[in-house]
Amino acid sequence: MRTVRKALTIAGSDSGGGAGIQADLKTFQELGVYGTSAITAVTAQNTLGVQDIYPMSPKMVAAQIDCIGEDIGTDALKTGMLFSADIIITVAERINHYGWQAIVDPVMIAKGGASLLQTEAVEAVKKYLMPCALVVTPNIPEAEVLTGVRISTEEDKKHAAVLLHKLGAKHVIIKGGHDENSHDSASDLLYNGQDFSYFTSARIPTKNTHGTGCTFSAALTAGIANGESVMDSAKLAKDFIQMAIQDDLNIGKGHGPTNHFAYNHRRVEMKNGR
Ligand SMILES: Nc1ncnc2c1ncn2[C@@H]1O[C@H](COP(=O)(O)OP(=O)(O)O)[C@@H](O)[C@H]1O
Ligand SMILES: Cc1ncc(COP(=O)(O)O)c(N)n1
Repeated sequence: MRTVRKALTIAGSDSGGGAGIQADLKTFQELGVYGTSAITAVTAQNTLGVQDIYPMSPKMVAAQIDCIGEDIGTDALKTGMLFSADIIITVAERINHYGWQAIVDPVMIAKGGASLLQTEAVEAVKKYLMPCALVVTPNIPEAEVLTGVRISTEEDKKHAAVLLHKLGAKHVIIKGGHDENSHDSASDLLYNGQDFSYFTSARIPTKNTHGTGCTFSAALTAGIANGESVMDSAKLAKDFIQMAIQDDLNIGKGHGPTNHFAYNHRRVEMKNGR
């Protein structure tokens, strides 16, 4: 009998398959981790944008999490789109009940501009979710909203990371996809409460970046589920997303998804000496 590590995603559904629950489960699968899910909201979404949102009741979100907590268990979990303060409070309460720690991706606005978090829910992210975070993974606009720091220099980014750590997250990764100063590279900053480290790759010129943040945090979660350190999991996540963006798929008419197969395809090619 084989045993397998498990990871839970608590996030929104993306009917287009590029972000949210779908991106998370595909990433878990590619990294050899058994994926489970609790859906917080259903979005009618494709590469052209979010067409509609139907949030689940907090009771239904809790029921899904309890189905995992009381039977299957999990080695790591991530949160994505949580939509409302009520859902955030419920999720934080269930995470604390099971004594879990979360990878918190504080999803706020979809690439197409739709709001995936109600404005009045930002305070709930800070108060209830950040203390549950083993790692929080904001992009630059999300880090600005959570800290009130306008990020235009590396020093601003470090200052924001320190403030996010003070809110209770044990590790902070500020992702650099939106960095307007960086034309050639995409650099993510990790802060562990003591030291800063960078994970840097070549910036790939593409419009197909739908779901990059979800995929990155899911790969990070899979690394943690497999017993790796935060540092090694961040490196894995950066490699995974780099290959997924680089080897892009031609799907849809708008901002297409990344290629979740690319990391394993590349590994097979390297094994075969190609
Ligand atoms: N054009 C790009 N080329 C290479 N890496 C990128 C690119 N855009 C984003 N990334 C990487 O994808 C991940 C997600 O970043 P980001 O786009 O900032 O998050 P989000 O999807 O939450 O807005 C990070 O690891 C970032 O460095
Ligand atoms: C259900 C859901 N969750 C998260 C995102 C963010 O992904 P992106 O920032 O790439 O649009 C999304 N678009 N939809």
